[in-house]
Amino acid sequence: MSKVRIKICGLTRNQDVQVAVAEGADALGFVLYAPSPRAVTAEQAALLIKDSPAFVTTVALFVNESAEEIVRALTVCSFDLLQFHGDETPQFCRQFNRPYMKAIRVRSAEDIHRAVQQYPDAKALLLDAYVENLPGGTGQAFDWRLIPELSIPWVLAGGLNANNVADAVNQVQPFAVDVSGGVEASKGIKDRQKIKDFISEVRNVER
Ligand SMILES: O=C(O)c1ccccc1N[C@@H]1O[C@H](COP(=O)(O)O)[C@@H](O)[C@H]1O
Repeated sequence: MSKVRIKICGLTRNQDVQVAVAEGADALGFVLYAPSPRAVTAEQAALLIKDSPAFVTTVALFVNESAEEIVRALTVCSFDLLQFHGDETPQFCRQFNRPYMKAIRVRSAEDIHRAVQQYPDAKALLLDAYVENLPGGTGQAFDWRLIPELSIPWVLAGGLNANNVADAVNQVQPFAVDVSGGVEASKGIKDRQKIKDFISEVRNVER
């Protein structure tokens, strides 16, 4: 099995960024969506990633944000990748000349097939649980059996934690896994041991 990338999302504190990097996370996610309990501003994210090493991808998560605000955020903080978690169209996602990932809240295999057609230039699709009226970060998993064979890289998200991530990776073999709530002590506050356990579960499956 090839290496499964690991993204730790919803980082709000410097010490949590350092732990994620030290434990071997491949990507760090920052929620630029004010209603989220994990929200940070672009200015805060810039401070948080100031000392993050090269070869660790920094990701900005937006939910139906205006183009003007995204452009502003990108002038404040040089994120490597954009994650769109709302109803953004492909035209909207691609206008920033930055690699992007589109999150899909999965209810059926058809949702995923449609997204593959719709977002051909996305670097990856992120598959998350569908929970009515909530864009993401719900801590809910979805039925992984809905995931078809896909021709583009995809990221498994939604309700992952150290207890289920090995099963998930074994069952569906994603390009990457993304976790937020499953490695938290409370919303927005990460737990060192949970991050460590999560990453080691993924790495153990790969052996
Ligand atoms: O984390 C949030 O608060 C959030 C808010 C709005 C959209 C997405 C959000 N988080 C992303 O949701 C998935 C799953 O999170 P969880 O592991 O189930 O808590 C993940 O990609 C988060 O980055």
